[in-house]
Amino acid sequence: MHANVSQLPWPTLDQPPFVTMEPNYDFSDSRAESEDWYANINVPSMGLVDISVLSDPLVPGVASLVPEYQNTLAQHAHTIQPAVEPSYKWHANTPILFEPERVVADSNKLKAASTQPKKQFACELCAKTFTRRESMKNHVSSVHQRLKPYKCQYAKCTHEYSTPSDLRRHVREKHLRNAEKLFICQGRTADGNLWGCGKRFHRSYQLTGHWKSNRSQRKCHIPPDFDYTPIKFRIRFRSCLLKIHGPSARDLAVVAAWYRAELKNLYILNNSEITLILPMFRAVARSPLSLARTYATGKVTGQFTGKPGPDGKYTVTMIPGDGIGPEIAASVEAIFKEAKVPITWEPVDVTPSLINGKTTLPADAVASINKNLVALKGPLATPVGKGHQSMNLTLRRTFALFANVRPCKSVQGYKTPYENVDTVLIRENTEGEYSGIEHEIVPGVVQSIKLITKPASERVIRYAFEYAKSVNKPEVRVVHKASIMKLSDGLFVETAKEVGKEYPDIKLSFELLDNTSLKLCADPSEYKSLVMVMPNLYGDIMSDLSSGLIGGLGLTPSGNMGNKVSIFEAVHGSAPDIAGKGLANPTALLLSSCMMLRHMELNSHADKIEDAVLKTIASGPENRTRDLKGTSSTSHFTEQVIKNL
Ligand SMILES: NC(=O)C1=CN([C@@H]2O[C@H](COP(=O)(O)OP(=O)(O)OC[C@H]3O[C@@H](n4cnc5c(N)ncnc54)[C@H](O)[C@@H]3O)[C@@H](O)[C@H]2O)C=CC1
Ligand SMILES: O=C(O)CCC(=O)C(=O)O
Repeated sequence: MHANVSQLPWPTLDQPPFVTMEPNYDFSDSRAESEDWYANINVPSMGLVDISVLSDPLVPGVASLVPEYQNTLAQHAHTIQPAVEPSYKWHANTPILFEPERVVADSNKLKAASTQPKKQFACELCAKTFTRRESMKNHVSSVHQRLKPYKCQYAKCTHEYSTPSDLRRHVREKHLRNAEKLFICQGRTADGNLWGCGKRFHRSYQLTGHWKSNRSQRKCHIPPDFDYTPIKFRIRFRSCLLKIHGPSARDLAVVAAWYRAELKNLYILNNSEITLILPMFRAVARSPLSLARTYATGKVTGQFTGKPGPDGKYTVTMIPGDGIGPEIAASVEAIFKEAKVPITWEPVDVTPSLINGKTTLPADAVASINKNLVALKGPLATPVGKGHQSMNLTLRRTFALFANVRPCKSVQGYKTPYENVDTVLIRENTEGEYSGIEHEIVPGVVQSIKLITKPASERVIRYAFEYAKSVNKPEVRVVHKASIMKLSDGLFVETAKEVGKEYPDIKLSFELLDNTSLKLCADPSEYKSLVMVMPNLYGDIMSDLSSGLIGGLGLTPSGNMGNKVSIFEAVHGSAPDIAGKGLANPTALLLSSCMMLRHMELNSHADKIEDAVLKTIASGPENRTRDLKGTSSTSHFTEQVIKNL
C-alpha cells in the first residue's frame, strides 16, 4: 500500500497518543539527537523523519518580534511552512510513504547492519560517517577546522562554531540556563508512544513530583511514572519544539494532531533547524502569544519610527472622513478610550482646495501626518465625472504610500458560502489606472493614460515578497492583464520576474486578472497560501470582490504603506446611502485600526480590540449591523465591543 501521508484521515483525539515513557534517559547525551541512536535502541526505522508542521500563526509573530530571524526563517522556508489543517507538510528531502512492507524491510536491514561495525558518528558538515566519535572529531578539526559557519544568534554574542553541535552546546550552556517556558521535546513514536524531556528547564515548570534533577551533572531524568497528561502541557507549555522519529506516519500524525490541539504553537523541525531557531523560540516563549499578527502589515517598509510623548502616548492623526466616516471614527475613538490604548488622536480636516488648478491637501493635515507618521482615515467621497481629484489618491501620492495591503479573512461566527477565506492582496497604490492623466482628443474621444513605471512596480512587488516572507506565505502571485496591456502590465510582469530572482525561496506565479476573479469566486482556498500583487485598479476591484466573500465591505481593513508614513483605512467608501442613519458597520475601520496598532507595535491592544470586535459579531444578529443581517445600530455595536473588551 502506498498512501501518502497527506491522504491519511485526520486522527480523532479522544486519548493523548502517549502511554509510556522511556525511563532515565540522559538527554544531555547528544547521541539522542543522531539518527543512529535510534537505530541502536532498535526502533524499526524508516530513517529520520522530519516533518515540518507549523501551527500558524506563530511564524509571522516570531518574524515581527525578532526581525533578525527573518533570514533564518527565509533560509528554511522550504521546510518551515504554515500547516493548513488537516494536511501536514513533510520534510522536502524526506518523502514519507505509509508503507508497512518497507518498515519490515527496514528493520531487517537494520538487523543485518547490526552484525557489522557501525559507522554511527556522522560528520555534521559533510556526508562522512565514522565508527568512533574521536575519528569524527579529528575529521572535523582537520577538514573543517577553519570553517566556523555556525554563529550564535543571541544578541551581543559573537561566538562562532564549526559544527552545529558545538553551537548547540554553547547556546545551552551560555544562554538557556534560565530559560523559562521553553520546552524541547525529543520523542519517537512507536505504537503511539512519545517520550520527551524538558532538559534543564524543568524547574520553571514547577511540575513538582515529576522531575528529578541533578544540576551538578546537568542531567535530567524522566521517571517512569512521569505523567504527560495534556492538562499539564496546556498549562505549562506555550511553545514547543517537538522532534519525532518513528516508523509510522500515522503515529506521527496522531502526535502532531494531539499537540496541535493542545498547544497554540507547535513546530516540528529537524536538528539543524532546532539549532538555528532555538534562540528565536526563547524570545517567543517569553512573549505573549498575541504576537501572532492576523491582520498584519509587512515589516520591511513602512516601519513605524514614531515615539510616544512624555505622557507615554503616541499622537495619531485622525481623518474622520465623509459620509459614514464620522460615525465609524467615533466608534473607534470610543473603543480605544475604553481599551486604554496609549494614543492621543489629532483630528484633521482634509477638505480639498484647488491651488494652481491642482487638488491640494490642507497644509495642517500634511504637517500633522508628517509629524505623527501614522494616521487613521475614514472614507473620503470623490465626485463622479467632475470636480476635484480624489483626496484618497492625493494622500497616497503625497506621502508616497506605495503599497496598499488588503487582507480579507472570514469572520468567525458570521456564516458565508465559504468558510476560512484568508486572502491578502497588495495593490500598487500610486499610479496605474489611477494616475489621473486624461484628456479629450476631440469631442467624443477621450484618452486616459495608465501609467506604469518600473520603480513603482519594483517597490510594490518587492514589498509583496517581503510581506510574503514575513507572514510565511510561500508564494507571490502577480495578477495582471499583460495579454492585452502588453507594455504596461507587461512591464509589471517583467519587473516581477526580475525581483523574484532575489527571492529564490518564494514561488512566483502569474495569473490573468479575469481568471483570478473567477477562481476567487469559485473557490478562494487556493489563495490562502499566497500573496497577490497587482496594479492599482485591479487591486481596488479584487479587494471589493474579496470582501464580498466574507460578508461585505463593512469587514475589510487596509493599510497604505510608505517608507516613512502609513495611513490605515477601511476598504469601503463613504456609503452615502446609509450615512447619518446609525447603520454603519465600524468593523472595517476597527480592524484597520488594529493593523495600525500592530504597525506601531502595540500588539496587545490590537489583539484586545480585534478579539472584542470578532466576539461581538459572533454573539448574534442582535449585535450585528444591518449589512451583516443584524439589527444593531452603530452605537449598540460599539457598546457591545466595549463590553467584550
Ligand atoms: N478609500 C476611500 O475613502 C474610498 C472612497 N470611496 C468613495 O465613497 C463614495 C461612495 O462610494 P460607493 O461606490 O457607494 O462605495 P461604498 O464603499 O461607499 O459603498 C458600497 C456599499 O457598501 C455599503 N457599505 C460600505 N461600507 C459600509 C459599512 N462600513 N457598513 C455598512 N455598509 C457599508 C454601502 O452602504 C453601499 O451599499 C464615493 O464618493 C467614492 O468615491 C470609495 C471607495 C473607497
Ligand atoms: O478616492 C476614491 O474615491 C476611491 C478610492 C479608491 O478606489 C480606494 O480607496 O480604493
